[in-house]
Amino acid sequence: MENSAKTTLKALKDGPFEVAMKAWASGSSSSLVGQLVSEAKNRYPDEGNSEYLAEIESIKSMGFTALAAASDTTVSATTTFFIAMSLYPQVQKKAQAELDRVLGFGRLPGFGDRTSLPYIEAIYKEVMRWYPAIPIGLVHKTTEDIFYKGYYIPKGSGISANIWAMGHNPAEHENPDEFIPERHLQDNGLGEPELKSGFGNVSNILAYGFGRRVCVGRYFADATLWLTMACVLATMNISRDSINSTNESVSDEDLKKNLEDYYTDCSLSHLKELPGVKVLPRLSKEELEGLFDQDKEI
Ligand code: HEM
Repeated sequence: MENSAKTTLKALKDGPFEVAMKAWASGSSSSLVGQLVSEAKNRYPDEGNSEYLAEIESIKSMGFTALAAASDTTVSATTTFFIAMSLYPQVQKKAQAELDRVLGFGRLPGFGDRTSLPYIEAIYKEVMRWYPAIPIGLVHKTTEDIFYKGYYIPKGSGISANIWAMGHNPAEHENPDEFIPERHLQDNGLGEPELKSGFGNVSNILAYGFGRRVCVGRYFADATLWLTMACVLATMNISRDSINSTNESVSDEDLKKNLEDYYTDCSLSHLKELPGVKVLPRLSKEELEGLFDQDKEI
């Protein structure tokens, strides 16, 4: 068991490292891993040197950690977004109306538009609250005895923060199981929606954890997820047929009620399938090609 875990870990570290080094050597892509290895080579002309080998191991571990921490979490949040849009068509319509009003026709949303799109921001925040990718966070170990609110927590205890419960506390979130982006908005006094907690304020998104070991990739994830959601909503219509992957009929209401059954039951919560979800272009082929050809920085 221990050996097979070691072999798997080694494969997970070596495989992506080799792909990155190959791409770097061929000049086909930039790579932080490739750059760090080449700097290490310059510092240690003898590649048998133990310090050089230790540095290469650290670079591999850094690459592996970033890949492992970034990929499943981002995929989890993205698929949650798709299921939410398929189950709440009125939310999708409202988001698309905001995008159309702000962008006009023929332009994809970019980061420069973010503060003009409060409803899109509210959808992103709601995805992170509704189904956090790591519902009970990562386990931390106490390094000393602690007394907290009458509880004695001995040194060496494992502690998890229940992110799910915090985001589903009915005292703070009315109808917590419902996907309601409006809960993140308030009236700005002029009859327009404004965000309660500001734009791009990742620190108050509980799904990224908190404290000293808060997710280090949160700014990267925040940008990736926001842009994905904004661009998908600008260009696609997400809907669902009431048929799941085994051809059973599952109504929207049943799916909402039993959504948990469609997620994996482990520390990282993943949708096992997107039951009946359909994604179709909002625009014609010509209109879409025009958008992707546009020569603009995002
Ligand atoms: C939906 C996206 C993401 C979510 C929900 C998420 C969530 C989390 C959470 C809950 C933790 C544990 C915090 C704790 O221990 O209290 C964590 C740690 C971490 N995340 Fe993320 N993450 C996401 C994306 C990313 C990305 C894109 C990267 C890298 C590019 C990344 C890198 C890391 C790393 C390296 C740690 C460990 C930090 C440490 O232990 O000091 N994450 N993340």
